[in-house]
Amino acid sequence: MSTSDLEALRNKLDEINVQILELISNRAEIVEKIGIEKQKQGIPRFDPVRESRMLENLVQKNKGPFDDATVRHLFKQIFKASLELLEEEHKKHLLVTRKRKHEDTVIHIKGVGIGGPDKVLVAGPCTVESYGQMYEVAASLKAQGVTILRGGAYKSRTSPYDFQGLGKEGLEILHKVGGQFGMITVSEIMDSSELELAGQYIDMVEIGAKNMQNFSLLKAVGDSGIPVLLKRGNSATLEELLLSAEYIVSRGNAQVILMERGIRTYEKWTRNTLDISAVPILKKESHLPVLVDLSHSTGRKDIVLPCAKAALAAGADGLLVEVHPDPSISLSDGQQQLDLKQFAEFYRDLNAFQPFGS
Ligand SMILES: O=C(O)C(=O)C[C@]1(C(=O)O)C=C[C@@H](O)C=C1
Repeated sequence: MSTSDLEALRNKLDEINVQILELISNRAEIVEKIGIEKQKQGIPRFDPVRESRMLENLVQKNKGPFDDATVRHLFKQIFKASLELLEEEHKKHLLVTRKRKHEDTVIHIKGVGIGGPDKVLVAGPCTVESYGQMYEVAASLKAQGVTILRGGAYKSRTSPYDFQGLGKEGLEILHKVGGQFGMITVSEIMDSSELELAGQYIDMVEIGAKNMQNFSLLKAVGDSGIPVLLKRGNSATLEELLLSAEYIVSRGNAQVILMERGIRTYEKWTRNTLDISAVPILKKESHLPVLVDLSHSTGRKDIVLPCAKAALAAGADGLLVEVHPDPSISLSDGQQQLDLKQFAEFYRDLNAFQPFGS
C-alpha cells in the first residue's frame, strides 16, 4: 500500500469519526429530552431494562467484524456517558449547587456572617446540663471573642438509658445565657414537634448526623425558615448530604450550613474519620457555608488543633468544638470536650494560624 493510499484511508477514518461524533451528539440531545420528561414523570434516570433491550437489539443486528461482547461494551459506554449527562443536567437544577448559584451564600445572624470572609467558631458543651454550667462556658467563650454558643437540649443518644437532655429547660437556659452574652445560640432538634419551641428560644437549629435523612424533619425545617446547621450522616455520601440540604432549600429556607463531622470507617483511634476532602468538594459543588465539627469527627482533644488547621486550609468557613467547664463530670462525651483552659490555648494557637472574626 502506498503512502497516499494510507493517507486516503486515514482521511476516511477522520470523516467517519466526525460522523460518529455528530451521531452520538444527536443521540445525547435526545437523551436530554428524555431526561426532562423522566424528571417530570418522576421516573428514575437509570433504566437497566431499557439498556438491556437496546443491547439485545444491537447484538441481533451485528454483522461483524466486532464480536457481540465488543458491541455490548461499546454501547454500554455510550449509555453510561448518556446517564452521566442526565445526572449532570439534574445536578444543575438543584438549588444548593454552585451551577445554580455561583456566589457564596452568607447567612447573617445577629450581625455575624457565616460563609463570608470571616471564619466562625461554634463552641459550647455537648449537653446543656445547668444554668451555671452554660453561664460559665459562655462567659469564658465570649471573653475570647467566640460568637456562637452551642449546647444540646434534646440529645440523640445511642442508648435509651443515657442522659436524654433537659428538653425545654435546656432551650430556656440557652436562650437566657445567649441573651446575657449577646451570643448566637444553636441546639439540635430531633423531631419536627420540637421545632416551634426551638424557634422561640434559639437562633439556629442543628439537624444531627443521625437525622440527616429524617425527611419529615428536613421538610419542617425547610418550611420554618429558621437557620439550620445540617450535619453529614456518618455513612452518608456528599451527594446525599446535598440532597438533604436540597429538601430544606427547596421549601424556601436558604439558610443552610453544611457540616462535615466525620464518617464511619475501620479506624479505631478516632471516633469517626474526619473527611477533609469533603470540605473542598462541598465548597466546589455548593454555595452553602461549610463548617467542620472537630469534636465528633476526632472524638479526642489532642489532635483538635492540627485538624482545625487542616479544615481551614481546606477552605472551611468555620469550626465547631465542644467545650465544658469540667469535662470529667460531663453527662455526655466527656472525653472529647475541651476544658476552658484547653480551649483558650487552642483558640489562641488557632487565631495565630488564621484570625477568626468576632
Ligand atoms: O431511554 C431512556 O429511558 C433513557 O434515559 C436513555 C438511555 C440511553 O442512553 O439510551 C439513558 C439512560 C438509561 O439508563 C437508559 C437509556
